[in-house]
Order: sequence, then structure tokens, then C-alpha cells
Amino acid sequence: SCLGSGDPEIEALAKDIGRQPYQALAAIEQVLGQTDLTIERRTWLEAARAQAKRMLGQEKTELPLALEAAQVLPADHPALLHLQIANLYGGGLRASVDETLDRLLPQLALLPVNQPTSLCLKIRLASVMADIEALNGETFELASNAYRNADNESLAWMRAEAASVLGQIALRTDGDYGRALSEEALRYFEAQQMHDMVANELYMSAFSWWRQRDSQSLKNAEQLFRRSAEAAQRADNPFGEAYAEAGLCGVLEQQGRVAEALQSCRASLPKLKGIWHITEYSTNVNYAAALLANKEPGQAMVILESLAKDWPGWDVGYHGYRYYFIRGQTYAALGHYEAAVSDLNVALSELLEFGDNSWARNNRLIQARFRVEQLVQSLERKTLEAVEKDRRHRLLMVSGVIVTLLLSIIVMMLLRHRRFYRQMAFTDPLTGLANRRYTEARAQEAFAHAKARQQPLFVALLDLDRFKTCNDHYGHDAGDEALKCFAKMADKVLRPGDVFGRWGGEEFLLVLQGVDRDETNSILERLRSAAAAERLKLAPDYPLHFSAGVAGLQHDTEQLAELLTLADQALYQAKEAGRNRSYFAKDYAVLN
Ligand SMILES: Nc1nc2c(ncn2[C@@H]2O[C@H](COP(=O)(O)OP(=O)(O)OP(=O)(O)O)[C@@H](O)[C@H]2O)c(=O)[nH]1
Repeated sequence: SCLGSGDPEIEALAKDIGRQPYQALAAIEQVLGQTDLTIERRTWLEAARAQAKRMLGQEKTELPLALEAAQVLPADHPALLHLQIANLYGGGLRASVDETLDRLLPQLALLPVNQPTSLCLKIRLASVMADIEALNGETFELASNAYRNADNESLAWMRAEAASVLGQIALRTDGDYGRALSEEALRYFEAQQMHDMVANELYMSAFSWWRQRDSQSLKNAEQLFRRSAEAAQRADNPFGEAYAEAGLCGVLEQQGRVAEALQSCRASLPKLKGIWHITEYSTNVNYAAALLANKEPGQAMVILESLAKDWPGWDVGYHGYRYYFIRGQTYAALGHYEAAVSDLNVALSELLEFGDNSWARNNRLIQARFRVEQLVQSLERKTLEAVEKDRRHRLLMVSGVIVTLLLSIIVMMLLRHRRFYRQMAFTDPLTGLANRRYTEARAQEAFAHAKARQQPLFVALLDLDRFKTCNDHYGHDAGDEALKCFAKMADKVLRPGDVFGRWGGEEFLLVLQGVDRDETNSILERLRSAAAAERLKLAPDYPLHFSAGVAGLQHDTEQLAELLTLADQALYQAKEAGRNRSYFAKDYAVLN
């Protein structure tokens, strides 16, 4: 660090700031502790202290007091001007920067161009303006003026400082020129063993490579950040070390070297705490990015959320872009696509706004913009896909339910139809009794069962008497009524297990199992008297009488047909004998 005070003791202390800022600061503070200092000397020492603290990233809390005390000096006193410049950096309010610059610049213009004081003030001011991103023609002119005019051997230190600051400014637009200047400064600082200045120079150079973001530049940046950390360590400056490690964290993260990035972030963050906010903030964002890359989006979100809470208002400009860009991706990794898209859009708008300044020319911004836009698009696609998938899923479910319902209805209808057709196939449509086919099947079953067990079985053919006359006198409908009435009556009188069905015309078949001859006869008589009691609406004078021919199962009966023939013969006999009676076929040897 140069001051240009002309005081060898103060200049020696100032030079030590570039070597070991901590020790230099302690020495300066020791001298400042003396009570018999003149106000001029005190002001120079305060300017040196401010510079040392700047190198160490410390707050300059005593600056306002020192500035007040220095007011007794003439307004253009270089020590006072130094303090005012120091106050611009970090401590000075942004709003008052322009005002201070308006006051300082004309005064600097009045100073002789090649005097150490004049050179140092210009270098210091250009450096502060570069740090606060006030990069304009004046800044460049201040630095290049100092660089051009520090052209003799005795001003080598100032020339190196000027080269450093001018390099810093040039690196933003012209990398090659910037780096050539930076190397010139580096050579001097290394030769002078000004480790802290070396660390700073390497850092600035590394940073300029980092900005280019291509893989070779990132490698260069990584190497320079490492060298910067080593130099800071030699200078005994943990702040400088943390600063370089923070840079390393970002570069490694960008290179996808996640584990190393996490290590650098974790090493630098505790040392940065409370020292230099912007670096702490951006390193936290880089740390979150590395955690995200390490598939720890939950952890990344914890950091991002605490940043939003503890550092409100920092999410603007480039930092805002980075913050929302990383948080958007973290949201996406956590599956919150809508929040992700919204964050990425904020990132984009920050980027576009931020792109309005001179950095917009840097293609890095354009690349970043494309990346954000690509991500937003892919996330929007993902959201749409998720919605579409959900819709398809629901559609599938609804159609599944509909298909199942339709199938059940069809199955139900088929079952009903089957039942209906089955019934149709087995039932006599007029009387609702079993039809001949079904009656015969059931009779066969009963016959086989009784024969196998040698149990009694009686087969009776029942025929309504003089049915033709009913038809003839009262009409066919009356005949139908008689048949239905007979069927209904029989259904009531007989037991559910008895086989009873329409055999054809006015003829019915009754099969009784497990009952003997007498019981069969009495069942038939029960039927007879119940039928006789019926009165037909359409044929009131037609008596519902029937004749029955009955045959019983014998030991030697082989077929049901034999019994049916016998029953038919017996029926004939019953008719012959005068009707309205039951006749049993030869009943010897009937199973009783
Ligand atoms: N209304 C009606 N008549 C039927 C049905 N099936 C057969 N018939 C009639 O029933 C009559 C049976 O007459 P016949 O065989 O001479 O016997 P019947 O008049 O009862 O005389 P017997 O048996 O000797 O007492 C015929 O005229 C058939 O047309 C039917 O489903 N409905």
C-alpha cells in the first residue's frame, strides 16, 4: 500500500500492510495509541489503518471520528483526502458516493501528476471505484494517469499499485491487457515479498478467468485461487485466505467437482462470517449450489431460506440472479415445479436488468440467460407433463369405472336373460308349471333315485274330464282358464318336492316318492276335491274333474317308460269306467 505521505516511518508501516496486514495493523494501532501525535501524523496513520482494515476485510468503525478530527486540516490536505476515499469504500453510503467524488475529483486534478501523493490518491480512488463497480471513463483515466506518470525507478511501488488497479479495471473488458498489467504488478509484489498484495493480485486474476466460464479458464482460475490462498497464508491474512477459498468453492462448483467444492465452501464460510458480506452471501449461494449438485436439495434449501431471512434485499442484480437460479433448481429437485418456474423467471428478470450495465457485453450473461430459459422451458414441460399424466390417469380411472359399470350391467342383463331363457326352456308358458321335457327329466331322476334305493314311487297321469266340451261351450279362453286354475290348485295342494308338470293338452304328470299306494290315492283324492271346489269365471258350469291312471314302481321295473305306459292304460280304464276317479295299474308287487 502506498500513501505518499513523505514520512518514511508511516510509509514503512504502509508497505508492511502489503506484506502482513495483521502485524502492520497492530503496529499502526500501537503508534496511534501515543498521545503526542500531531493531527497531521494522526490523520496519515488513520489513512494507513483504514487501508490495513480494508485488506483484512474489517469494518472501519473509527473512520467517522478520524474524519471529524481531520477537519482542522486544509480541505485539500492529502491525508484528509485519503480518509475521505477510505470512507467511500464499504463504510461510505452509496448515496453520498457521487457527492464525494464530485468534491474529490477536481482537487485531485489540481495535484502535480507525478508526485507520490497525487499518484497514490488517484490509485486509491480508482481502486475504490472499481471495487464498488463504479467503472467508468473517470475511473479508467485515474488509474491509467497514475500508471503513465509513475515512470521512474523511485516510483516503482506506485507503478506496481497502479498496474494492479488498472489491470483490475482492464480485466473486465480486455482480458489480455488486464492480465499483462496484473503480471507486472505481481512481479513487483513478489520481489518485494508483499505477500498480501500477491494474494490480492492472484485473486483478481483468478476472478477474471472465472468470469469466462470455459473449462480452460476455470482451470486457470482454480490454480490462481490456490496460489492466492497460499500467499494469503504467508501474509498471515486469514481473511485473504478465506476469500481465495470462497473463489475456489465457486470455481470447483462450476467444474462439477462437488466434493472439493463443498470442502472449500466449508473451509471459507466460518472465516468469512461477519467480515465481508457480499463474499459471504455469494459463497453461501455457491455452497447451496454444491449441496444441490451433491443431491442434497433439502440442505441447500435450508441455506437458501436462511439467506433470504438473514440477508433481506441482497437478492438483486447478479447476486439475485444466482440466488433465484439456484433456488429454482433446488425447488425443481424437490419436485415443486411451479415454485421452480417462478424462481427461474425472477432469476431471468434480474439477469436482464443486471445486463443493462456494461457487463452485458459479456457473453457469459447471454449463456446464463439461455440456460435459465432452457431450464424454465424444461420445467414448464415437466409441469405440463405432470398435469397431462394426472389427466390421463384420471381419465383412465373414470373410463375404468365406466367400463366396469357397463360390464356389470351387461353381465346382469345376460344373467337375467339366461334365467329367462332357462325358465322358458323348462316352463309351460300357459300354466307356469314345468313343461313336458323338464317334467320327464325330473321324473327320470326320481325314478333312478327310488329304484336305486328300492323305495316306493308312484307315477300318475291326470287328465281333465270332458275338457273338449269346456272349450266348445265356453271358448278356448275358458279352457285356458281351467288349465291355469287346475295348475294353481295343484301347486297349493302338493308338496314342493313332488314332481308335477304339464304332460300335454289337458294332461298332467304327477310323480310321488316315498309314499305308499294308499297315501298316493289320498293325495289324488285331495286334489280331486280341491279341484271340484274351484269355480271358473269363464266356465261357471264346467266342473273341474279329472281322471287319473296310476302305476307304482315294482321290483322288476326297468324303465320309467314302463310305468308311464301302465299309467296311461290305467287312465284309459278310469275314463272308461266313468271318469272323475283314479285307477291303479296292476298293483301286485308294488313297492310299498
Ligand atoms: N283351451 C285349451 N284347450 C286345449 C289345450 N290343449 C288341448 N286342448 C284341447 O283339449 C281338448 C281335449 O279333448 P279330448 O282329447 O277329446 O278329451 P276330453 O274332451 O277331455 O274328453 P275326455 O278326456 O275323454 O274326458 C281338445 O279339444 C284340445 O284342443 C290348451 O292348452 N288350451
